[in-house]
Amino acid sequence: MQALRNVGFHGCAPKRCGRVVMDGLVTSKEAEHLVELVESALSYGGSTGGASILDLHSGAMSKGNGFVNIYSYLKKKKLDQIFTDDDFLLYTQIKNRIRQAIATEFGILQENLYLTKPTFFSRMTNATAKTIHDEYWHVHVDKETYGSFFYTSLLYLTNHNIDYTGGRFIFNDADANRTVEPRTGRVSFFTSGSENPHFVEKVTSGTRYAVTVSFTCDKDQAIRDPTSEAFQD
Ligand SMILES: O=C(O)CCC(=O)C(=O)O
Ligand SMILES: [Fe+2]
Repeated sequence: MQALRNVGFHGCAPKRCGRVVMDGLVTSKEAEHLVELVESALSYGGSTGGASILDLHSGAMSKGNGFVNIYSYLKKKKLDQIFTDDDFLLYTQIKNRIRQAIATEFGILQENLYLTKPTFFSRMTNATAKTIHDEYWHVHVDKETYGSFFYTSLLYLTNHNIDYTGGRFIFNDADANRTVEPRTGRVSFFTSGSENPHFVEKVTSGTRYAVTVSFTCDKDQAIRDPTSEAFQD
């Protein structure tokens, strides 16, 4: 593991390698609430192809073959904003639980872990890809793809083999592929460097919902928790 890349970020380098899968951090009810939130947003957009995202922080939401800002989109259409303070609060509470779990598992201080961008909801289906953004099945390293990530966490909102088929998460190790089976409320987290290349298997039927919640040790890359201020001027 390349823990050394975290040198300079005191108290944030992992004390040990690890990939952790946890059940019980997030309840099914909370996961359902988040599915409703993302579904209500994507009812105003959604990708034409198989992968849609919603980023509560930047407002970025897939629409057609591109992206819009959901906050300004709703405002322009003179529609009510759809997220409540409770939605934002739930998101932040869950983020804090995951951050605590990462800190404990990797032997670091949670004060040194900051939410970073992008952090987003995803919806994946077997619709034919229309743009590169729909192609979620490519092997990648999050730190290379997203820059600021030190720790990646994934919260699954629906169940593999119940709500959809395919769509498992796969670590692409040199000697073998290692699989995480998405289940409602399950959280998986790992360091974001080249020790953890991964991809999502193609969804073959149904709809897969997940949230990518990313953390950095670099205070300069920290983002604030999303609030309803996002849709005020
Ligand atoms: O949804 C998943 O299981 C993985 C998503 C992913 O690899 C990412 O957002 O970088
Ligand atoms: Fe990833």
